[in-house]
Amino acid sequence: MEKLMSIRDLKFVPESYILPPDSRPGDTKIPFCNTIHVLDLKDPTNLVQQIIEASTEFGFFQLINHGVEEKLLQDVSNVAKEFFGLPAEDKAILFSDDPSKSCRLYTSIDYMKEEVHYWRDTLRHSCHPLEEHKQFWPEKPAQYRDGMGSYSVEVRKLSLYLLDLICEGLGLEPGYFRNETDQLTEVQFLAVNHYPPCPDPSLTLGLPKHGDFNLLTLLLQEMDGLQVLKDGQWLAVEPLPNAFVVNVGHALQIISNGKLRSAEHRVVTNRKLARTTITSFIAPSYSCQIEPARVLGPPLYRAFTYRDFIASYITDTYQRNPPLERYKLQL
Ligand SMILES: O=C(O)CCC(=O)C(=O)O
Ligand SMILES: [Fe+2]
Repeated sequence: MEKLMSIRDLKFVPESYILPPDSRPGDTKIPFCNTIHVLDLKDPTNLVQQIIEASTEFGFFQLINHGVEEKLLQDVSNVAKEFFGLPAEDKAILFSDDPSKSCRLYTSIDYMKEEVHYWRDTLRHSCHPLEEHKQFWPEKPAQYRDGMGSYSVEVRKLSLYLLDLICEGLGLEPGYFRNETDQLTEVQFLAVNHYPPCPDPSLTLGLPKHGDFNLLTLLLQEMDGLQVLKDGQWLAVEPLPNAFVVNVGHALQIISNGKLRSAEHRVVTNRKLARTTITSFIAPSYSCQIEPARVLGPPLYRAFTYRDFIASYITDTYQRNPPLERYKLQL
Protein backbone atom coordinates (compact mmCIF):
# COMPACT_ATOMS: atom_id res chain seq x y z
CA MET A 1 0.00 0.00 0.00
CA GLU A 2 2.83 2.41 0.89
CA LYS A 3 4.19 1.80 -2.62
CA LEU A 4 1.17 3.44 -4.31
CA MET A 5 2.48 6.25 -6.49
CA SER A 6 -0.56 8.41 -5.80
CA ILE A 7 0.30 8.70 -2.10
CA ARG A 8 4.07 9.02 -2.41
CA ASP A 9 4.60 12.33 -4.20
CA LEU A 10 8.19 11.42 -5.12
CA LYS A 11 10.65 14.23 -5.83
CA PHE A 12 13.24 11.87 -7.32
CA VAL A 13 13.16 8.62 -9.29
CA PRO A 14 13.95 5.67 -6.99
CA GLU A 15 16.52 3.24 -8.38
CA SER A 16 13.93 0.46 -8.72
CA TYR A 17 11.96 2.56 -11.24
CA ILE A 18 14.92 3.30 -13.52
CA LEU A 19 14.66 1.20 -16.68
CA PRO A 20 17.65 -0.52 -18.30
CA PRO A 21 19.11 1.81 -20.98
CA ASP A 22 17.60 -0.14 -23.92
CA SER A 23 14.02 0.26 -22.63
CA ARG A 24 14.24 3.90 -21.54
CA PRO A 25 12.16 6.39 -23.53
CA GLY A 26 15.01 8.92 -23.38
CA ASP A 27 14.76 12.64 -24.03
CA THR A 28 13.72 12.60 -27.68
CA LYS A 29 10.38 14.33 -28.11
CA ILE A 30 8.00 12.16 -30.13
CA PRO A 31 5.55 14.32 -32.13
CA PHE A 32 1.86 13.46 -32.44
CA CYS A 33 1.22 11.10 -35.29
CA ASN A 34 -1.19 12.60 -37.83
CA THR A 35 -1.66 9.41 -39.81
CA ILE A 36 -3.49 7.38 -37.17
CA HIS A 37 -7.05 7.35 -38.58
CA VAL A 38 -9.72 9.45 -36.89
CA LEU A 39 -13.02 7.76 -37.71
CA ASP A 40 -16.40 9.46 -37.46
CA LEU A 41 -19.07 7.00 -36.44
CA LYS A 42 -21.81 9.33 -37.73
CA ASP A 43 -20.34 9.26 -41.23
CA PRO A 44 -21.13 5.86 -42.70
CA THR A 45 -19.11 6.44 -45.89
CA ASN A 46 -16.63 3.57 -46.12
CA LEU A 47 -16.74 3.23 -42.34
CA VAL A 48 -16.34 -0.55 -42.28
CA GLN A 49 -13.52 -0.40 -44.79
CA GLN A 50 -11.79 2.37 -42.83
CA ILE A 51 -12.00 0.42 -39.57
CA ILE A 52 -10.44 -2.60 -41.26
CA GLU A 53 -7.74 -0.47 -42.89
CA ALA A 54 -6.84 1.28 -39.64
CA SER A 55 -6.84 -1.98 -37.69
CA THR A 56 -4.67 -3.64 -40.32
CA GLU A 57 -2.19 -0.82 -40.66
CA PHE A 58 -1.89 0.54 -37.12
CA GLY A 59 -4.00 -1.73 -34.92
CA PHE A 60 -5.19 1.57 -33.46
CA PHE A 61 -7.67 4.28 -34.44
CA GLN A 62 -9.50 7.17 -32.83
CA LEU A 63 -13.27 7.40 -32.78
CA ILE A 64 -15.31 10.60 -32.74
CA ASN A 65 -19.09 11.14 -32.82
CA HIS A 66 -19.43 7.75 -31.18
CA GLY A 67 -22.69 8.52 -29.40
CA VAL A 68 -21.46 8.34 -25.79
CA GLU A 69 -22.51 11.64 -24.23
CA GLU A 70 -19.80 14.20 -23.56
CA LYS A 71 -21.19 14.90 -20.11
CA LEU A 72 -20.78 11.24 -19.16
CA LEU A 73 -17.18 11.26 -20.44
CA GLN A 74 -16.38 14.36 -18.42
CA ASP A 75 -18.11 12.99 -15.32
CA VAL A 76 -16.15 9.73 -15.37
CA SER A 77 -12.86 11.50 -16.07
CA ASN A 78 -13.50 13.72 -13.07
CA VAL A 79 -14.53 10.88 -10.81
CA ALA A 80 -11.43 8.90 -11.86
CA LYS A 81 -9.18 11.83 -10.91
CA GLU A 82 -11.07 12.33 -7.64
CA PHE A 83 -10.59 8.67 -6.78
CA PHE A 84 -6.80 8.97 -6.95
CA GLY A 85 -6.96 12.21 -4.96
CA LEU A 86 -8.71 10.49 -2.02
CA PRO A 87 -6.85 10.20 1.28
CA ALA A 88 -4.65 7.11 1.68
CA GLU A 89 -7.05 5.49 4.17
CA ASP A 90 -9.87 5.48 1.59
CA LYS A 91 -7.61 3.91 -1.00
CA ALA A 92 -6.28 1.33 1.48
CA ILE A 93 -9.72 -0.36 1.51
CA LEU A 94 -9.29 -1.34 -2.12
CA PHE A 95 -5.57 -2.00 -2.23
CA SER A 96 -4.73 -5.67 -2.83
CA ASP A 97 -1.91 -7.88 -4.11
CA ASP A 98 -4.38 -10.57 -5.14
CA PRO A 99 -5.00 -10.43 -8.92
CA SER A 100 -8.09 -12.66 -8.64
CA LYS A 101 -10.07 -9.95 -6.80
CA SER A 102 -12.99 -8.57 -8.78
CA CYS A 103 -12.05 -5.00 -7.83
CA ARG A 104 -8.59 -3.98 -6.71
CA LEU A 105 -6.20 -1.09 -6.50
CA TYR A 106 -2.55 -1.83 -7.14
CA THR A 107 0.61 -0.17 -8.35
CA SER A 108 2.89 -0.81 -11.35
CA ILE A 109 2.15 -4.27 -12.91
CA ASP A 110 3.26 -6.95 -10.46
CA TYR A 111 5.21 -5.09 -7.81
CA MET A 112 6.43 -8.17 -5.92
CA LYS A 113 7.70 -10.06 -8.99
CA GLU A 114 8.92 -7.50 -11.50
CA GLU A 115 12.52 -6.32 -11.75
CA VAL A 116 11.69 -2.68 -12.52
CA HIS A 117 8.54 -0.87 -11.44
CA TYR A 118 6.30 1.31 -13.58
CA TRP A 119 5.11 4.78 -12.71
CA ARG A 120 1.38 4.12 -12.38
CA ASP A 121 -1.40 3.05 -10.04
CA THR A 122 -4.43 1.21 -11.35
CA LEU A 123 -7.90 0.55 -10.09
CA ARG A 124 -9.14 -2.46 -12.03
CA HIS A 125 -12.56 -4.06 -11.84
CA SER A 126 -14.94 -6.31 -13.70
CA CYS A 127 -18.03 -4.63 -15.14
CA HIS A 128 -20.27 -7.15 -16.85
CA PRO A 129 -22.91 -8.00 -15.89
CA LEU A 130 -23.00 -4.75 -13.98
CA GLU A 131 -25.19 -5.85 -11.09
CA GLU A 132 -22.82 -8.71 -10.22
CA HIS A 133 -19.79 -6.46 -9.92
CA LYS A 134 -20.84 -2.94 -8.98
CA GLN A 135 -21.13 -3.81 -5.28
CA PHE A 136 -17.33 -4.34 -5.16
CA TRP A 137 -16.49 -0.97 -6.68
CA PRO A 138 -15.32 2.05 -4.63
CA GLU A 139 -17.92 3.71 -2.41
CA LYS A 140 -15.99 6.96 -2.69
CA PRO A 141 -16.24 9.27 -4.56
CA ALA A 142 -20.01 9.07 -4.11
CA GLN A 143 -20.67 9.26 -7.87
CA TYR A 144 -18.21 6.48 -8.74
CA ARG A 145 -20.58 3.51 -8.97
CA ASP A 146 -23.36 5.22 -10.90
CA GLY A 147 -21.05 7.15 -13.21
CA MET A 148 -18.74 4.24 -14.04
CA GLY A 149 -21.77 1.93 -14.20
CA SER A 150 -23.44 4.00 -16.96
CA TYR A 151 -20.09 4.47 -18.67
CA SER A 152 -19.23 0.78 -18.73
CA VAL A 153 -22.64 -0.12 -20.19
CA GLU A 154 -22.30 2.54 -22.92
CA VAL A 155 -18.75 1.56 -23.76
CA ARG A 156 -19.69 -2.11 -23.92
CA LYS A 157 -22.51 -1.32 -26.37
CA LEU A 158 -20.15 0.73 -28.50
CA SER A 159 -17.46 -1.98 -28.43
CA LEU A 160 -19.95 -4.65 -29.54
CA TYR A 161 -21.12 -2.37 -32.33
CA LEU A 162 -17.52 -1.90 -33.48
CA LEU A 163 -17.05 -5.68 -33.37
CA ASP A 164 -20.15 -6.07 -35.58
CA LEU A 165 -18.57 -3.69 -38.09
CA ILE A 166 -15.27 -5.59 -37.87
CA CYS A 167 -17.20 -8.83 -38.37
CA GLU A 168 -18.77 -7.42 -41.52
CA GLY A 169 -15.45 -6.06 -42.77
CA LEU A 170 -13.69 -9.39 -42.28
CA GLY A 171 -16.52 -11.23 -44.04
CA LEU A 172 -17.43 -13.33 -40.99
CA GLU A 173 -20.94 -14.61 -40.41
CA PRO A 174 -23.15 -11.91 -38.83
CA GLY A 175 -23.09 -12.03 -35.03
CA TYR A 176 -19.75 -13.88 -34.91
CA PHE A 177 -18.64 -11.98 -31.79
CA ARG A 178 -22.04 -12.00 -30.13
CA ASN A 179 -22.72 -15.71 -30.23
CA GLU A 180 -23.50 -16.38 -26.55
CA THR A 181 -22.35 -19.97 -26.75
CA ASP A 182 -18.80 -19.16 -27.70
CA GLN A 183 -18.49 -16.44 -25.07
CA LEU A 184 -16.09 -14.33 -27.07
CA THR A 185 -17.23 -11.06 -25.55
CA GLU A 186 -18.54 -12.26 -22.22
CA VAL A 187 -16.07 -10.36 -20.06
CA GLN A 188 -15.58 -6.62 -19.62
CA PHE A 189 -13.34 -4.89 -17.16
CA LEU A 190 -12.23 -1.32 -16.63
CA ALA A 191 -8.77 -0.14 -15.66
CA VAL A 192 -8.58 3.37 -14.26
CA ASN A 193 -4.92 4.30 -14.62
CA HIS A 194 -3.16 7.12 -12.81
CA TYR A 195 0.32 8.26 -13.82
CA PRO A 196 1.57 10.93 -11.38
CA PRO A 197 4.15 13.51 -12.49
CA CYS A 198 7.60 11.99 -12.72
CA PRO A 199 10.78 13.96 -11.91
CA ASP A 200 12.64 12.37 -14.86
CA PRO A 201 10.40 10.91 -17.62
CA SER A 202 13.47 9.92 -19.68
CA LEU A 203 14.28 7.09 -17.25
CA THR A 204 10.85 5.61 -16.53
CA LEU A 205 7.64 4.40 -18.14
CA GLY A 206 4.05 4.38 -16.96
CA LEU A 207 3.58 1.09 -18.82
CA PRO A 208 6.18 -0.87 -20.78
CA LYS A 209 5.85 -1.95 -24.40
CA HIS A 210 2.97 -4.47 -24.52
CA GLY A 211 0.07 -5.70 -26.60
CA ASP A 212 -3.36 -6.08 -24.97
CA PHE A 213 -4.35 -9.74 -24.69
CA ASN A 214 -8.12 -9.23 -24.97
CA LEU A 215 -10.33 -8.63 -28.04
CA LEU A 216 -10.94 -4.88 -28.19
CA THR A 217 -9.83 -1.99 -25.96
CA LEU A 218 -11.38 1.49 -25.74
CA LEU A 219 -9.34 4.16 -24.00
CA LEU A 220 -10.46 7.56 -22.75
CA GLN A 221 -7.52 9.97 -22.40
CA GLU A 222 -7.38 13.72 -21.83
CA MET A 223 -3.62 14.05 -21.93
CA ASP A 224 -0.79 12.73 -24.05
CA GLY A 225 1.43 9.83 -22.96
CA LEU A 226 0.30 6.89 -25.10
CA GLN A 227 2.68 5.77 -27.86
CA VAL A 228 2.18 3.06 -30.48
CA LEU A 229 4.92 1.06 -32.17
CA LYS A 230 4.75 0.91 -35.96
CA ASP A 231 7.55 -0.33 -38.20
CA GLY A 232 10.02 0.03 -35.34
CA GLN A 233 9.05 3.68 -34.64
CA TRP A 234 7.17 5.04 -31.66
CA LEU A 235 4.20 7.24 -32.62
CA ALA A 236 2.48 9.50 -30.09
CA VAL A 237 -1.33 9.34 -29.99
CA GLU A 238 -2.84 12.81 -29.77
CA PRO A 239 -5.55 13.31 -27.17
CA LEU A 240 -8.67 14.49 -29.05
CA PRO A 241 -11.51 15.93 -26.98
CA ASN A 242 -14.20 13.32 -26.20
CA ALA A 243 -12.69 10.74 -28.56
CA PHE A 244 -11.98 7.09 -27.84
CA VAL A 245 -8.71 5.47 -28.77
CA VAL A 246 -9.59 1.99 -29.99
CA ASN A 247 -7.12 -0.86 -30.30
CA VAL A 248 -7.10 -4.46 -31.43
CA GLY A 249 -6.04 -7.02 -28.84
CA HIS A 250 -4.17 -10.30 -29.35
CA ALA A 251 -7.38 -12.39 -29.27
CA LEU A 252 -8.78 -10.40 -32.20
CA GLN A 253 -5.51 -10.66 -34.11
CA ILE A 254 -5.79 -14.47 -33.83
CA ILE A 255 -9.50 -14.60 -34.76
CA SER A 256 -8.80 -12.40 -37.80
CA ASN A 257 -6.06 -14.90 -38.73
CA GLY A 258 -3.42 -12.19 -38.51
CA LYS A 259 -5.25 -9.68 -40.74
CA LEU A 260 -5.84 -7.20 -37.91
CA ARG A 261 -2.87 -6.11 -35.91
CA SER A 262 -2.53 -6.10 -32.16
CA ALA A 263 -0.01 -3.29 -31.96
CA GLU A 264 2.46 -2.88 -29.15
CA HIS A 265 2.15 0.34 -27.18
CA ARG A 266 3.56 2.00 -24.07
CA VAL A 267 2.90 4.94 -21.78
CA VAL A 268 5.46 7.66 -21.08
CA THR A 269 5.31 9.83 -17.99
CA ASN A 270 5.06 13.60 -17.70
CA ARG A 271 7.35 15.85 -15.68
CA LYS A 272 4.69 18.33 -14.57
CA LEU A 273 1.24 16.82 -14.87
CA ALA A 274 -0.56 13.75 -13.64
CA ARG A 275 -2.40 11.75 -16.32
CA THR A 276 -5.50 9.70 -15.58
CA THR A 277 -7.03 7.38 -18.20
CA ILE A 278 -9.90 4.91 -18.32
CA THR A 279 -9.51 1.72 -20.33
CA SER A 280 -12.34 -0.70 -21.10
CA PHE A 281 -11.37 -4.19 -22.17
CA ILE A 282 -13.77 -6.57 -23.92
CA ALA A 283 -12.49 -10.09 -23.48
CA PRO A 284 -13.52 -13.74 -23.91
CA SER A 285 -14.43 -15.91 -20.92
CA TYR A 286 -11.59 -18.10 -19.59
CA SER A 287 -13.04 -21.30 -21.03
CA CYS A 288 -13.61 -19.80 -24.48
CA GLN A 289 -11.78 -21.40 -27.39
CA ILE A 290 -9.85 -18.85 -29.47
CA GLU A 291 -8.98 -19.72 -33.05
CA PRO A 292 -8.75 -18.10 -36.47
CA ALA A 293 -12.17 -17.76 -38.14
CA ARG A 294 -12.47 -20.66 -40.59
CA VAL A 295 -13.50 -18.44 -43.53
CA LEU A 296 -10.21 -16.55 -43.33
CA GLY A 297 -8.15 -19.19 -45.07
CA PRO A 298 -5.58 -21.68 -43.79
CA PRO A 299 -5.10 -20.91 -40.09
CA LEU A 300 -1.89 -19.16 -39.11
CA TYR A 301 -2.44 -19.98 -35.43
CA ARG A 302 -3.56 -23.05 -33.53
CA ALA A 303 -6.63 -23.04 -31.32
CA PHE A 304 -6.29 -22.54 -27.54
CA THR A 305 -8.39 -21.63 -24.55
CA TYR A 306 -8.27 -18.05 -23.39
CA ARG A 307 -7.26 -19.29 -19.91
CA ASP A 308 -4.16 -20.99 -21.33
CA PHE A 309 -3.33 -17.91 -23.34
CA ILE A 310 -3.40 -15.62 -20.33
CA ALA A 311 -1.06 -17.96 -18.44
CA SER A 312 1.41 -18.17 -21.34
CA TYR A 313 1.15 -14.41 -21.97
CA ILE A 314 2.32 -13.74 -18.42
CA THR A 315 5.22 -16.22 -18.66
CA ASP A 316 6.25 -14.94 -22.08
CA THR A 317 6.10 -11.33 -20.93
CA TYR A 318 8.45 -12.06 -18.02
CA GLN A 319 10.84 -13.87 -20.34
CA ARG A 320 10.51 -11.14 -22.98
CA ASN A 321 9.18 -13.56 -25.61
CA PRO A 322 6.53 -12.42 -28.12
CA PRO A 323 3.32 -13.92 -26.67
CA LEU A 324 1.76 -15.08 -29.96
CA GLU A 325 4.85 -16.92 -31.21
CA ARG A 326 4.06 -20.24 -29.50
CA TYR A 327 0.61 -20.33 -31.14
CA LYS A 328 1.86 -19.85 -34.70
CA LEU A 329 1.46 -22.77 -37.11
CA GLN A 330 4.17 -23.66 -39.59
CA LEU A 331 2.66 -23.44 -43.06
O1 LIG B 1 -3.24 4.61 -20.15
C1 LIG B 1 -2.99 4.43 -21.33
O2 LIG B 1 -2.78 5.35 -22.14
C2 LIG B 1 -2.90 3.03 -21.91
C3 LIG B 1 -3.23 1.93 -20.95
C4 LIG B 1 -2.96 0.59 -21.54
O3 LIG B 1 -2.30 0.41 -22.53
C5 LIG B 1 -3.49 -0.61 -20.86
O4 LIG B 1 -4.10 -0.47 -19.78
O5 LIG B 1 -3.34 -1.72 -21.41
FE1 LIG C 1 -2.54 -1.58 -23.31
